[in-house]
Amino acid sequence: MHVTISPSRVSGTARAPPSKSYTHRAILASGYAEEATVHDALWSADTRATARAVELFGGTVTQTSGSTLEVTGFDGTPTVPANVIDCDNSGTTMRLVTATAALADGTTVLTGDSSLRSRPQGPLLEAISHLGGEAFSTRGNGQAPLVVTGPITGERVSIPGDVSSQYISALLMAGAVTDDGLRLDLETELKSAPYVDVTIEVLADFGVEARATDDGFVVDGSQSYAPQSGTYHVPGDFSSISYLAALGALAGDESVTVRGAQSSAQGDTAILDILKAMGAAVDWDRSAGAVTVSRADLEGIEVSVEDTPDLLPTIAVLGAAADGDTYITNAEHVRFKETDRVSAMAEELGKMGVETTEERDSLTIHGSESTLEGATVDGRGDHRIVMSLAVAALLADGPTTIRGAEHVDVSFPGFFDVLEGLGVDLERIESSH
Ligand SMILES: O=C(O)C1=C[C@@H](OP(=O)(O)O)[C@@H](O)[C@H](O)C1
Ligand SMILES: C=C(OP(=O)(O)O)C(=O)O
Repeated sequence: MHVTISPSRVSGTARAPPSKSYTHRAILASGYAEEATVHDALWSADTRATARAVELFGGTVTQTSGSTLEVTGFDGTPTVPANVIDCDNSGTTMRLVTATAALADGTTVLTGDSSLRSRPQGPLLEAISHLGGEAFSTRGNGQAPLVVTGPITGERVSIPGDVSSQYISALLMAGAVTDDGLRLDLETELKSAPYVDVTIEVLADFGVEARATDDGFVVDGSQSYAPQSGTYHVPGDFSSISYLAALGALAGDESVTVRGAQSSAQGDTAILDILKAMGAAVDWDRSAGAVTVSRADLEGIEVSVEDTPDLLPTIAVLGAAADGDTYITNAEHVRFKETDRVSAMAEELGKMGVETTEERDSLTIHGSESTLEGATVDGRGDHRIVMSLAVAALLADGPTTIRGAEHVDVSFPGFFDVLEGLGVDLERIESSH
């Protein structure tokens, strides 16, 4: 599907979708448990991939209403899957589930779409091999397809922290049901650190303790997963909120209010401070879980995305509309996502008349030297590129067509309906590719 968006003003209230990161963990933690009910779950392309994996390990995941999932788990002991696990486009699924596979007494094969088969898995495979399992990439390049044979037995392993925090989340989740637990020593500084906090928070809600140490993280073994009173509630997704908040700051007629903005460990709540630093008026009523953002003239700032890689596309669009330069630093790990998002944003915004300077670990957006022109842009098969370009399109001087817009299904299935509800003038064009 392509979507053509005409410049529009927006106002009103929208509901944020549930957090993708929390939903993945809640589904898998329920899989590690005997059973659990997950409320307010995100049912999207990526979280369905985690649900399929839980089923292949011997559990069941049943959607009993739009956002309620009843899960029967494999109770700490995954069976050897009867089929290849297709993680589709989801890095979180592949990393979390690779570590689950390392607990099974046999061999699991994991694959994904062409984007996922180009993303780095080597450090996790090496960790599993070091812990007494066998794990390799069929092409020997650290990328899926992956073949993992368990069970792991070791207790201590070192791992880099600057490629993906998901390796650490994965090993902590699996480590809790090993006999002796796992101690993870970081070989480098940790990027995307708040996502490990999200993992530790979900584990705690399932009665499992994991903690930071001076050198990394540790989880004791022989623990059991069970959420309090058998249920778990997923908070709203702040990465998704970032697009709606940006809409309010850039194209708000009066203001945009986003509901479902509960407090949680998500690092991407930083979008609110970033908007404020750029000059927007932002009000976050935490008890109501509502964020209100009003339109303002924005100023460029310097911002590190070390902890918040998924915000880079949103910040790049804010920078395109701001006065002065927006300097996005510590961005190297943003190149290892569904696409190389540093290059993708530079190139796609470039088609709309935005001037940028790209370096290995930074992206500078020259807002003052940029105009936003209507253009045909490519969503790059990447949900965040599509959603951020949709925000940019509202400010352009004519219609913008985003190709491959259906990829929003990965994290925000109703994205274009929500935009229409806020007043965006858009047209969906079905296409075969
Ligand atoms: O654990 C998670 O839920 C995620 C961790 C981050 O990835 P990295 O840790 O690979 O940077 C983030 O980019 C991704 O969207 C979700
Ligand atoms: C990178 C992302 O997810 P994943 O790593 O799960 O593919 C994302 O949602 O931006």
